[in-house]
Amino acid sequence: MKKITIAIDGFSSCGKSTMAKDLARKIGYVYVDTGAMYRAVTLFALRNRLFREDGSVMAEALERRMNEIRISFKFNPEAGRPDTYLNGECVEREIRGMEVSSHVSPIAAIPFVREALVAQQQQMGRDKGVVMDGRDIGTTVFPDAELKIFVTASAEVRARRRYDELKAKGQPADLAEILANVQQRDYIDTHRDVSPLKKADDAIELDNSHISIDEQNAWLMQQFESACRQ
Ligand SMILES: Nc1ncnc2c1ncn2[C@@H]1O[C@H](COP(=O)(O)OP(=O)(O)OP(=O)(O)O)[C@@H](O)[C@H]1O
Ligand SMILES: Nc1ccn([C@@H]2O[C@H](COP(=O)(O)O)[C@@H](O)[C@H]2O)c(=O)n1
Repeated sequence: MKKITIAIDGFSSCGKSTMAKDLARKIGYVYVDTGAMYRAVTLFALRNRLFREDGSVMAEALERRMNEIRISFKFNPEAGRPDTYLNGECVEREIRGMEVSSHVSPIAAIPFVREALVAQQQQMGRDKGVVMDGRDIGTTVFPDAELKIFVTASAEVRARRRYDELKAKGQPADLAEILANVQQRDYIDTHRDVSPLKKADDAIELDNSHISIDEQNAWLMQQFESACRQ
């Protein structure tokens, strides 16, 4: 069967990767978590002290060092998803923590960062057969994707899900802090100049505030089957 490109965009913590990963596994496509790439650049900047006290980025210094950043993915069979590597080191756990989450959106708003990561993402999806999730996949990375999904849910629902996930993993979590982070990232992501988060005109919208993971996975599979018939 002819392979297609599937773009899944939406707000932070709304379930994009949960549904993207499940579909990719079932249909044998490659899954790419583009948020992990912005998170890896953020971790590099944190480790190299490229943030000022006020949280702004030392953009010129980061630009000079972009060629020191190599991001790769390796499938982790236990987790059932690819782990993210920064310069050969698995950073999967570190990039999901609150420190990276609270610094990532200013990094993702920098034009040269987006240019570099978008080029890598386009390369990863050049042969199609890819399910890619992020904020600008259907608008900028693959504007010609055959299937585009835009996922939404209320900020309160998304924060609660992330809180439950961290608690289940035995990690420290503060619901108010998570909600504030989700709202702050939504604001920066939708208001930046370059590739702001927005629904592509031809994307299908899913509000999953009140549907289960199984229901959304089944819904996505139907959308995939329908896109393949066209
Ligand atoms: N329909 C749903 N009902 C309940 N929980 C859900 C649903 N979809 C996803 N979740 C849970 O919500 C949390 C966030 O999901 P996920 O990590 O897939 O979001 P995301 O959009 O990829 O987040 P990010 O923007 O950080 O990459 C996870 O704990 C996941 O299990
Ligand atoms: N295509 C993308 C993907 C992500 N971002 C930015 O990275 C942050 C982290 O992404 P998660 O999917 O892991 O939540 C996100 O808040 C965006 O700032 C992006 O700009 N474009």
